Parts: sequence; C-alpha cells; structure tokens
Amino acid sequence: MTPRLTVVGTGYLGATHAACMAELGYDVIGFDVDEAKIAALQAGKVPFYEPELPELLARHVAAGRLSFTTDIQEIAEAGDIHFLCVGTPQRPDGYAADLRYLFDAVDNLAPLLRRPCLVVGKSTVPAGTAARLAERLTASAPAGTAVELAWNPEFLREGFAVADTLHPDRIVVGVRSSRAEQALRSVYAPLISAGVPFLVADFATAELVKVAANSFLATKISFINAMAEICEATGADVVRLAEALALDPRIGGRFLQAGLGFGGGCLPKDIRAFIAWAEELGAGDAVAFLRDVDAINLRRRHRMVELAKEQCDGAFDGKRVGVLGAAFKPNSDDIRDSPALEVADTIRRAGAAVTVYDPEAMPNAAVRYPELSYADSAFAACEGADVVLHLTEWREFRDLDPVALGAVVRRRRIVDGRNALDPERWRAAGWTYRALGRP
Ligand SMILES: NC(=O)C1=CN([C@@H]2O[C@H](COP(=O)(O)OP(=O)(O)OC[C@H]3O[C@@H](n4cnc5c(N)ncnc54)[C@H](O)[C@@H]3O)[C@@H](O)[C@H]2O)C=CC1
Ligand SMILES: O=C(O)[C@H]1O[C@H](OP(=O)(O)OP(=O)(O)OC[C@H]2O[C@@H](n3ccc(=O)[nH]c3=O)[C@H](O)[C@@H]2O)[C@H](O)[C@@H](O)[C@@H]1O
Repeated sequence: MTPRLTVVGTGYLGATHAACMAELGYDVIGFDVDEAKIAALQAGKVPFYEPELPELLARHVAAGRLSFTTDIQEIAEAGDIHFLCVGTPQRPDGYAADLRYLFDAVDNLAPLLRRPCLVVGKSTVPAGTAARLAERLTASAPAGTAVELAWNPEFLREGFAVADTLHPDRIVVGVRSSRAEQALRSVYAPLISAGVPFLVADFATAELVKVAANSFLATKISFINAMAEICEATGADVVRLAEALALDPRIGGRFLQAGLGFGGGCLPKDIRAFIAWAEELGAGDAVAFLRDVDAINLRRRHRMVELAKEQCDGAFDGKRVGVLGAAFKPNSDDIRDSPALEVADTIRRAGAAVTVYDPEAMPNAAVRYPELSYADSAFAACEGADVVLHLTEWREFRDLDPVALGAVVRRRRIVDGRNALDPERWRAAGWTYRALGRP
C-alpha cells in the first residue's frame, strides 16, 4: 500500500519536501504552527521565493494530492511516515543549535500516534539528537514501539530546492531497524531506481554527514577567501588563482568563488552548532579550525566596508551608497545572516545614505532592516551614488550596462563584493572597479 506522508514544519525545507513528495506520487499533508503560512500554502501559494516551487505546489494542491493543516490530530491520524522539517536556528545565547522546535514537534505529535508509523527527522541537528528524540517518541506514543524514528538529513540548496530534491546527489538515512530502512527505501524508490545512491548508517553518522558536509563547504569558501586576503597583501588576483586551482580535479572549482563569504540560514549556524556540540563532548580541538573558518568569513564583511570607505574618500558622512543585492545569495529571498545587508547597515550606521535594491528580497529586508532605504530598480538605488556596491550576484546585476548606470551615479565607482562582474567592461565605461582579492 502506498504510504501517506506528512511534513511537520512547512518552511523552506518542509514546503519543498511536501511538494516534491507529492510529485513522486504520494498523498501529503503539511502541518505547521504558523497559521498564516498554512493559509497561504493551502491556497496554493508559496510564501517565499523559490524557483519552480510555486507551480509544483499549486498543481498538487489543486489536484488534491497535497494539503496543509494546523490540526496536528489530522496528521497524526493520517500519516504512515511523518517528516520533521522544523527549524534548528542558532540559540540566542551562544553557538549551540536551538532544538526546542524539534522537541516541541515530537512532544506534541507523539501522544497522538495510535498506530504504527515512522517519524523521520530531516532538520539539521547535532549527533545524538535523534537518539534523544527516539526515546521520547516511544515513551509517549500510545502505539509504543510500533512508532519508530529515523534520520534522513537534507542537502538541498535554496534557489535549486526542487531540482536538488528530485535529483539529489545521495540519500542518507540513519536507522535502527530493517523495517525503517525498508520503509525509506520504498518511499525513495523512484529516485533510487533513477540511480541516486542510498546510504544506510546509524543515527549519529547520518546526523554527522549533514554537519560535516556543510562544514566542508564553509571551509572551502573560507579557504579561497583566506587566499583573497593574501592576494590583497601581495597584489595577486584571487579569481585567476581560483581558476588555476580548479583545474586540479582533486580540488575542483565549485564553492571556490571568493567574495563577501557565506551567509544564510544554514552554513553559519551549522558550523557554530558543530563547534558548540564538539566542545560539549570534549572534542572541541577536532573542529577548532571552524572558528577560523567563521572568523575569515566575517572578516570579508569588514574588508568590504573598508573598500567602500576608501571609495568614499575615507568618510561615509554625507555620502550616498547604492547597494545591489540584499539576499544572502542570488535566486533566493532569504535574508537570514545576509552578508549584503550586514554590510549595507554597517555603512548606514557609519553615516552614509544607503539605498538597496534586490529583485526578490526587499520585503524581507525592509522588515529586518527598516532603517535602510529601498528602491525599486538597480538604477533608482544608484541614483546620485558616490559608490555602488555589488553584494549579491543576481543575473540582473551581471547584465547591467555600465555606460547607462554611469549616467545616473554621481561618481563612477563600484566595489564588486562577489567577483561576478567583468572588470574590463566596467573600467572601459569609465568606472573605478574594485573587488575583494583582486588588484
Ligand atoms: N533552508 C534550507 O535550504 C535547508 C534547511 N535545512 C534544515 O532544515 C531545517 C528547517 O530549515 P528551514 O526550512 O530553512 O526553516 P524555516 O524557518 O523556513 O521553517 C521552519 C518551520 O518550522 C515551523 N515550526 C516551528 N515549530 C514547529 C512545531 N512545533 N510544529 C510544526 N511546525 C513548527 C515554523 O513555523 C517554520 O515554518 C533546519 O534544521 C535547517 O538547518 C536543511 C537543508 C536545507
Ligand atoms: O544545510 C543547508 O541548508 C544547505 O546549506 C547550503 O545551501 P544554501 O545555504 O542554500 O546556499 P549555498 O549555495 O551553499 O550558499 C551559501 C552561501 O555561501 C556563499 N558562497 C557559495 C559558494 C561560493 O563559492 N562562495 C560563496 O561565497 C553564497 O553566496 C551563500 O551566501 C548547502 O549548499 C546545502 O547543501 C545545504 O543543504
């Protein structure tokens, strides 16, 4: 019999997972404590920007295959497999992951589970969390040991969430029984038969794969940004350096884009949670290097502010700064720990009049940073600017015509925080072009 699926927590990950599971042919119910989010999703609307997801979700909601509810009883009764996709943000009082949403979700769901089912964690957690949740689950579910836990970390990237879910590099599951393994093999059968590797591990290894993967990615970015610092000290060019490194297949070119560094709701908080958890275990030395990875990453934001200040002749007071980009990366409206907005706001606090434009992230940015000014186009943001800062590499910005933009600014000065513009093109149009890690 085809299992009925539920998804607990319908944010970026949960809404994507729900729609993609419907695409694989399952009946899916999404549950969230946020009523506004559920109302939007039930109306077939995705409350955040993610290419491809709106069409997919609307199609399956209209077909009755995918629905959303705020009634936890409904999902408890309906689900054969419950996917936990709630947030695990950084705790306000330190580096550790805040696991309260996950524990709340399990504590609320477990007492309602009266028949055999599998509860599958997808959120990113410190190793050991699944074991703790499994204990709570079987202790308070009326169906007892007929309710089992598994861990199935998620590796999707925002901006490519649908493609990454339907064509993942691998599926990793942490299980304690062949019954759980078989259930997950069967759910993901359409992907496995298309050749996606399916790796089975214990709970702790499955949890750790996710955190290790994000730590590696963050380290790769900070490595190239450390090289950018060296390039700045020697007059070398980090973009050319990265190109040459990338030709060694053992290194590879992906995640070697030097610039303003990583932000978002995942890499920064995941490496910090890893540090906190390893220290708690007495294994802090093993991941102490991640403190440097974090520090290198944050130094890029300071360097960007310095370069902007240089281009404002040493003082922000009374200067106009046009900022291109607010999202933590292109193809997303996510502004969680956005390097672009942190830089923009630092410069505003230092006395400049800062106007920001982003194709998708301005509504979110305006809520979090109400004191910044926002414009409805790149040209409007740069009008009268003493310097233009390119901070999120949307396609739209790469395609800008430097001659036309040059006509609206006060001075043709640009700092490319993402090494994504063509310096020759901008210089040929009379701009002073500066970038991170390049002469
Ligand atoms: N955003 C991404 O691209 C990816 C996220 N992850 C991980 O997935 C998890 C979720 O991340 P996002 O979706 O980005 O977070 P999010 O903040 O967008 O969504 C979390 C959702 O959980 C809901 N929630 C909180 N407590 C709840 C409860 N007790 N019951 C039901 N719903 C509840 C919230 O209302 C919210 O809608 C995190 O652990 C994250 O690290 C993993 C891979 C990719
Ligand atoms: O755990 C998660 O939530 C996800 O975190 C990242 O995905 P995401 O945060 O969506 O975005 P990335 O494409 O990884 O970019 C992260 C940040 O690194 C920056 N970056 C990326 C690549 C690069 O070469 N240089 C660089 O500065 C981006 O601008 C962005 O700010 C991982 O890539 C996903 O595999 C993972 O599932």
